Amino acid sequence: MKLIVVKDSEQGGKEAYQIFAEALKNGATVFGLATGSTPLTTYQKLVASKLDFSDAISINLDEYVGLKPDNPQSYQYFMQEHLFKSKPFKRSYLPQGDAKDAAQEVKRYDRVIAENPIDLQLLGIGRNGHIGFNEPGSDFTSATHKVALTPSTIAANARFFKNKDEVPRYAYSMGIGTILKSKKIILEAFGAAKAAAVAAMIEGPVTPACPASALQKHADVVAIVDEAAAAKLKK
Ligand SMILES: O=P(O)(O)OC[C@H]1O[C@](O)(CO)[C@@H](O)[C@@H]1O
Repeated sequence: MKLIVVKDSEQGGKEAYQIFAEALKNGATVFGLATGSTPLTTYQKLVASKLDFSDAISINLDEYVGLKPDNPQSYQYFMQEHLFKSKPFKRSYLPQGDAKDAAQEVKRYDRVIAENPIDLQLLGIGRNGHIGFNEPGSDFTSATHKVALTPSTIAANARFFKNKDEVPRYAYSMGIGTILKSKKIILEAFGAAKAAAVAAMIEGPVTPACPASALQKHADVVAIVDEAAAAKLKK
Protein backbone atom coordinates (compact mmCIF):
# COMPACT_ATOMS: atom_id res chain seq x y z
CA MET A 1 0.00 0.00 0.00
CA LYS A 2 1.38 3.38 -0.95
CA LEU A 3 0.98 5.96 1.82
CA ILE A 4 0.75 9.70 1.20
CA VAL A 5 0.64 11.82 4.36
CA VAL A 6 -0.81 15.29 3.81
CA LYS A 7 -1.35 18.29 6.08
CA ASP A 8 -5.11 18.29 5.93
CA SER A 9 -8.17 17.20 3.97
CA GLU A 10 -7.71 20.11 1.57
CA GLN A 11 -4.29 18.74 0.52
CA GLY A 12 -5.72 15.23 0.55
CA GLY A 13 -8.45 16.26 -1.89
CA LYS A 14 -5.77 17.66 -4.23
CA GLU A 15 -3.79 14.40 -4.18
CA ALA A 16 -6.90 12.33 -4.88
CA TYR A 17 -7.93 14.72 -7.64
CA GLN A 18 -4.54 14.20 -9.35
CA ILE A 19 -5.09 10.44 -9.33
CA PHE A 20 -8.58 10.85 -10.83
CA ALA A 21 -7.17 13.16 -13.54
CA GLU A 22 -4.36 10.71 -14.34
CA ALA A 23 -6.79 7.76 -14.49
CA LEU A 24 -9.14 9.62 -16.81
CA LYS A 25 -6.21 10.61 -19.05
CA ASN A 26 -5.13 6.97 -19.17
CA GLY A 27 -8.53 5.75 -20.32
CA ALA A 28 -10.34 4.84 -17.09
CA THR A 29 -14.09 4.84 -17.69
CA VAL A 30 -15.62 3.42 -14.50
CA PHE A 31 -15.21 5.26 -11.21
CA GLY A 32 -16.30 3.84 -7.85
CA LEU A 33 -17.43 6.63 -5.55
CA ALA A 34 -18.02 7.09 -1.83
CA THR A 35 -20.10 9.33 0.41
CA GLY A 36 -19.57 10.75 3.89
CA SER A 37 -17.53 13.80 4.87
CA THR A 38 -14.21 12.31 3.73
CA PRO A 39 -14.50 12.55 -0.08
CA LEU A 40 -15.91 16.10 -0.04
CA THR A 41 -12.65 17.92 -0.76
CA THR A 42 -11.96 15.52 -3.64
CA TYR A 43 -15.39 16.24 -5.12
CA GLN A 44 -14.81 19.98 -4.70
CA LYS A 45 -11.58 19.69 -6.72
CA LEU A 46 -13.31 17.61 -9.40
CA VAL A 47 -16.17 20.11 -9.62
CA ALA A 48 -13.74 23.05 -9.92
CA SER A 49 -11.74 21.29 -12.64
CA LYS A 50 -12.20 20.97 -16.37
CA LEU A 51 -12.26 17.17 -16.19
CA ASP A 52 -15.04 15.71 -18.29
CA PHE A 53 -16.84 12.61 -17.01
CA SER A 54 -19.66 12.71 -19.54
CA ASP A 55 -18.36 9.51 -21.16
CA ALA A 56 -17.65 7.79 -17.84
CA ILE A 57 -19.70 5.68 -15.46
CA SER A 58 -19.90 6.06 -11.70
CA ILE A 59 -20.84 3.30 -9.28
CA ASN A 60 -21.34 4.18 -5.62
CA LEU A 61 -20.38 1.97 -2.73
CA ASP A 62 -23.54 2.01 -0.69
CA GLU A 63 -26.96 3.40 0.19
CA TYR A 64 -29.21 3.37 3.24
CA VAL A 65 -32.04 0.85 3.10
CA GLY A 66 -35.47 2.46 3.16
CA LEU A 67 -34.57 5.94 1.94
CA LYS A 68 -36.00 7.20 -1.34
CA PRO A 69 -33.51 8.83 -3.75
CA ASP A 70 -35.03 12.29 -3.13
CA ASN A 71 -34.60 12.01 0.65
CA PRO A 72 -31.93 14.60 1.59
CA GLN A 73 -30.21 11.99 3.82
CA SER A 74 -29.92 9.46 1.01
CA TYR A 75 -26.55 8.90 -0.61
CA GLN A 76 -28.20 9.40 -4.00
CA TYR A 77 -29.13 12.94 -2.90
CA PHE A 78 -25.65 13.52 -1.47
CA MET A 79 -23.98 12.55 -4.73
CA GLN A 80 -26.35 14.73 -6.75
CA GLU A 81 -25.61 17.73 -4.55
CA HIS A 82 -21.86 17.33 -4.19
CA LEU A 83 -20.85 15.99 -7.59
CA PHE A 84 -23.34 14.92 -10.22
CA LYS A 85 -25.25 18.18 -10.65
CA SER A 86 -21.97 19.92 -11.54
CA LYS A 87 -20.06 16.98 -13.05
CA PRO A 88 -22.51 14.66 -14.77
CA PHE A 89 -21.44 11.15 -15.71
CA LYS A 90 -22.87 9.24 -18.68
CA ARG A 91 -24.51 6.89 -16.15
CA SER A 92 -24.43 6.92 -12.36
CA TYR A 93 -25.39 3.89 -10.32
CA LEU A 94 -26.23 3.57 -6.62
CA PRO A 95 -28.06 0.82 -4.79
CA GLN A 96 -31.77 1.71 -4.71
CA GLY A 97 -32.58 2.33 -1.03
CA ASP A 98 -36.33 1.89 -1.49
CA ALA A 99 -36.10 -1.26 -3.62
CA LYS A 100 -39.01 -3.61 -2.84
CA ASP A 101 -36.95 -6.79 -2.87
CA ALA A 102 -33.55 -6.68 -1.16
CA ALA A 103 -32.37 -10.00 -2.65
CA GLN A 104 -33.15 -8.80 -6.19
CA GLU A 105 -31.57 -5.41 -5.55
CA VAL A 106 -28.20 -6.80 -4.46
CA LYS A 107 -28.20 -9.13 -7.49
CA ARG A 108 -29.03 -6.22 -9.80
CA TYR A 109 -26.19 -4.18 -8.32
CA ASP A 110 -23.68 -6.99 -8.71
CA ARG A 111 -24.69 -7.31 -12.37
CA VAL A 112 -24.04 -3.57 -12.84
CA ILE A 113 -20.55 -3.96 -11.35
CA ALA A 114 -19.80 -7.13 -13.34
CA GLU A 115 -20.78 -5.33 -16.56
CA ASN A 116 -18.75 -2.25 -15.62
CA PRO A 117 -15.55 -3.32 -13.84
CA ILE A 118 -14.29 -0.49 -11.67
CA ASP A 119 -11.07 1.19 -12.81
CA LEU A 120 -10.64 3.51 -9.82
CA GLN A 121 -12.44 3.15 -6.49
CA LEU A 122 -12.51 5.97 -3.92
CA LEU A 123 -12.97 4.90 -0.29
CA GLY A 124 -13.26 6.49 3.12
CA ILE A 125 -12.82 4.52 6.32
CA GLY A 126 -15.10 4.27 9.34
CA ARG A 127 -13.80 4.80 12.87
CA ASN A 128 -14.18 1.05 13.35
CA GLY A 129 -12.26 0.30 10.15
CA HIS A 130 -15.29 -0.23 7.90
CA ILE A 131 -15.05 0.34 4.16
CA GLY A 132 -18.29 0.94 2.32
CA PHE A 133 -20.63 -0.33 5.01
CA ASN A 134 -18.66 -3.53 5.53
CA GLU A 135 -18.57 -3.60 9.30
CA PRO A 136 -16.05 -5.53 11.45
CA GLY A 137 -16.55 -9.27 10.95
CA SER A 138 -17.43 -8.90 7.25
CA ASP A 139 -16.36 -11.65 4.90
CA PHE A 140 -13.46 -10.58 2.66
CA THR A 141 -15.02 -12.37 -0.33
CA SER A 142 -18.46 -10.77 -0.03
CA ALA A 143 -20.42 -9.32 -2.94
CA THR A 144 -23.10 -6.61 -2.63
CA HIS A 145 -25.30 -7.34 0.38
CA LYS A 146 -27.68 -5.89 2.93
CA VAL A 147 -25.83 -4.92 6.10
CA ALA A 148 -26.99 -4.23 9.65
CA LEU A 149 -25.12 -1.10 10.79
CA THR A 150 -23.21 -1.30 14.06
CA PRO A 151 -24.07 1.00 16.98
CA SER A 152 -20.70 2.77 16.42
CA THR A 153 -21.55 3.57 12.78
CA ILE A 154 -25.09 4.64 13.69
CA ALA A 155 -23.66 6.98 16.34
CA ALA A 156 -20.99 8.35 13.95
CA ASN A 157 -23.52 8.99 11.15
CA ALA A 158 -26.14 10.51 13.48
CA ARG A 159 -24.52 13.90 12.82
CA PHE A 160 -26.16 13.91 9.40
CA PHE A 161 -29.64 13.29 10.87
CA LYS A 162 -31.89 15.13 13.35
CA ASN A 163 -31.17 12.46 15.94
CA LYS A 164 -29.79 8.95 16.30
CA ASP A 165 -33.23 7.32 16.01
CA GLU A 166 -33.55 8.61 12.45
CA VAL A 167 -30.41 6.85 11.21
CA PRO A 168 -31.42 3.83 9.12
CA ARG A 169 -30.42 0.51 10.70
CA TYR A 170 -29.56 -1.18 7.42
CA ALA A 171 -27.68 -0.33 4.26
CA TYR A 172 -26.86 -1.93 0.92
CA SER A 173 -23.12 -2.09 0.41
CA MET A 174 -20.69 -3.40 -2.14
CA GLY A 175 -18.84 -6.25 -0.47
CA ILE A 176 -15.15 -6.35 0.34
CA GLY A 177 -14.74 -8.94 -2.43
CA THR A 178 -16.32 -6.47 -4.87
CA ILE A 179 -14.12 -3.60 -3.70
CA LEU A 180 -10.95 -5.69 -4.02
CA LYS A 181 -11.75 -6.35 -7.71
CA SER A 182 -11.29 -2.63 -8.52
CA LYS A 183 -8.17 -2.04 -10.59
CA LYS A 184 -6.91 0.81 -8.40
CA ILE A 185 -8.11 2.06 -5.01
CA ILE A 186 -7.70 5.38 -3.21
CA LEU A 187 -8.48 5.34 0.51
CA GLU A 188 -8.76 8.71 2.23
CA ALA A 189 -8.73 9.26 6.01
CA PHE A 190 -8.80 12.63 7.70
CA GLY A 191 -8.89 13.56 11.38
CA ALA A 192 -7.80 12.07 14.70
CA ALA A 193 -10.96 9.96 15.02
CA LYS A 194 -9.61 7.79 12.17
CA ALA A 195 -6.08 7.31 13.59
CA ALA A 196 -6.67 3.90 15.23
CA ALA A 197 -8.46 2.56 12.15
CA VAL A 198 -5.65 3.78 9.86
CA ALA A 199 -2.97 2.11 12.01
CA ALA A 200 -4.95 -1.16 12.05
CA MET A 201 -5.50 -0.97 8.28
CA ILE A 202 -1.82 -0.42 7.40
CA GLU A 203 0.20 -2.01 10.22
CA GLY A 204 -2.22 -4.45 11.80
CA PRO A 205 -2.88 -8.04 10.81
CA VAL A 206 -5.16 -8.76 7.85
CA THR A 207 -8.31 -9.60 9.77
CA PRO A 208 -12.08 -9.15 9.44
CA ALA A 209 -11.88 -7.31 12.78
CA CYS A 210 -10.59 -4.40 10.65
CA PRO A 211 -12.35 -4.62 7.26
CA ALA A 212 -9.95 -2.05 5.73
CA SER A 213 -6.99 -4.38 6.46
CA ALA A 214 -8.23 -6.41 3.46
CA LEU A 215 -6.69 -3.65 1.32
CA GLN A 216 -3.23 -5.00 2.23
CA LYS A 217 -4.07 -7.85 -0.17
CA HIS A 218 -4.63 -5.49 -3.12
CA ALA A 219 -1.73 -4.61 -5.44
CA ASP A 220 -2.57 -0.96 -6.14
CA VAL A 221 -3.88 1.01 -3.16
CA VAL A 222 -2.97 4.61 -2.37
CA ALA A 223 -3.83 5.70 1.17
CA ILE A 224 -4.11 9.49 1.47
CA VAL A 225 -4.03 10.29 5.17
CA ASP A 226 -3.73 13.60 6.97
CA GLU A 227 -1.28 14.11 9.85
CA ALA A 228 -3.97 13.62 12.52
CA ALA A 229 -5.15 10.34 11.01
CA ALA A 230 -1.53 9.18 10.57
CA ALA A 231 -0.67 9.87 14.24
CA LYS A 232 -0.88 6.25 15.42
CA LEU A 233 1.31 4.78 12.67
CA LYS A 234 4.60 3.45 14.06
CA LYS A 235 6.79 4.09 11.01
O1 LIG B 1 -16.29 10.03 5.77
P1 LIG B 1 -17.02 9.80 7.02
O2 LIG B 1 -18.24 10.66 7.13
O3 LIG B 1 -16.13 9.90 8.21
O4 LIG B 1 -17.54 8.31 6.99
C1 LIG B 1 -16.66 7.22 6.91
C2 LIG B 1 -17.11 6.22 5.90
O5 LIG B 1 -18.36 5.66 6.26
C3 LIG B 1 -19.22 5.69 5.16
O6 LIG B 1 -20.07 6.78 5.28
C4 LIG B 1 -20.03 4.44 5.04
O7 LIG B 1 -20.39 4.27 3.78
C5 LIG B 1 -18.29 5.87 3.97
O8 LIG B 1 -18.91 6.34 2.83
C6 LIG B 1 -17.30 6.80 4.52
O9 LIG B 1 -16.16 6.85 3.80
